[in-house]
Amino acid sequence: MQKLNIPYSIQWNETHITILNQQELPLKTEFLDLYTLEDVFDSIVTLKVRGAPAIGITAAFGAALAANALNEEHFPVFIAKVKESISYLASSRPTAVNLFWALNRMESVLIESTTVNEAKTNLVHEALKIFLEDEETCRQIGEYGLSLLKPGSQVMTICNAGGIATARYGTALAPFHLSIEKNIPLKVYACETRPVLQGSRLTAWELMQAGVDVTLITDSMAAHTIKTKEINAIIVGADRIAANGDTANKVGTFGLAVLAQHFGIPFYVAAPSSTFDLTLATGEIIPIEERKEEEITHIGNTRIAPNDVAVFNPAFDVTPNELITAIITEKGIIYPDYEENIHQHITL
Ligand SMILES: CSC[C@H]1O[C@H](OP(=O)(O)O)[C@H](O)[C@@H]1O
Repeated sequence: MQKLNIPYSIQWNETHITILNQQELPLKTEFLDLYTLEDVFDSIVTLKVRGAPAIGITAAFGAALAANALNEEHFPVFIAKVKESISYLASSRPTAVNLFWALNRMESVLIESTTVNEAKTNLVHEALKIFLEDEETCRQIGEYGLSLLKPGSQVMTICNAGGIATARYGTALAPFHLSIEKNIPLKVYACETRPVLQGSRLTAWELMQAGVDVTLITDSMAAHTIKTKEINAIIVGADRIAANGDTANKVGTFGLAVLAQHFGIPFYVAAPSSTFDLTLATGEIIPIEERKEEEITHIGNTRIAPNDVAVFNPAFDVTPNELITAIITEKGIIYPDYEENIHQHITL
């Protein structure tokens, strides 16, 4: 496979944001320049940029871009207009709490500023801080995740919680990127992740680029693969983790957690502290995004289902905390009792 030295999947360029267009991978490596608030909103809604941390980072840069574009000298009016832009970006996708966490940081910086020019500068600096913090956060998640995986382990994952879903390294995939740096043998089995195929299009591509031993399977092969290939563990990302550890992640994750319990193997969630939503006592009330039916009825432009068939297309599901062996963050590893240990861990 041709190895491309991909820089970051998101880059700030003062007048625009450059993103790796994840909808075109793996067949085309295309970078897009986002100049307007609408460009940024569209890139998130259409999954050109996706993955909880990456969504937050891109939205933060989008807020800074929108503020820079305003020719408004009256500060109270400027604040009101930037807040409108932030609300607009917040409406792009409902499940990943990182989007709202990042935008809340931007709004805090906005209202703490005293002039238009100071606010514009501070917003760019805050967005860059969010980006740079995420890179170090993901590396730490990789270190803690790696500590749980014996050399030679065979690990299953779903969707893409990789470097392109974050500033760098990823969350669930961070241990595998670090395993290459540290020359630790690990093998990944990646579920293709219907309907948008983040596993086949993105995780297989990203891990092959990094030199990680990866095998692609369909989602329906997970149980048979765990049994016949003697999978040692499952590790997944997250989009929102409730105060009791219930975790929203790509649809199909819940099923893998049930399989992990059935086969008696550990099921790990890897996520930064910014993915926890302590305002939610349980995962029952995590908003689950439902996406357009064409994602299921078509592959590309080819229809694969009858016209007018009824479709249910939830993009996420919620794994109950009792199925989760441990949650890996940049601060360490959280074990049950999650209600008690999450609050202590996150507010460290
Ligand atoms: C590192 S978080 C990645 C997380 O986001 C993905 O969802 P989507 O591709 O729809 O943005 C999936 O749930 C991953 O686990």
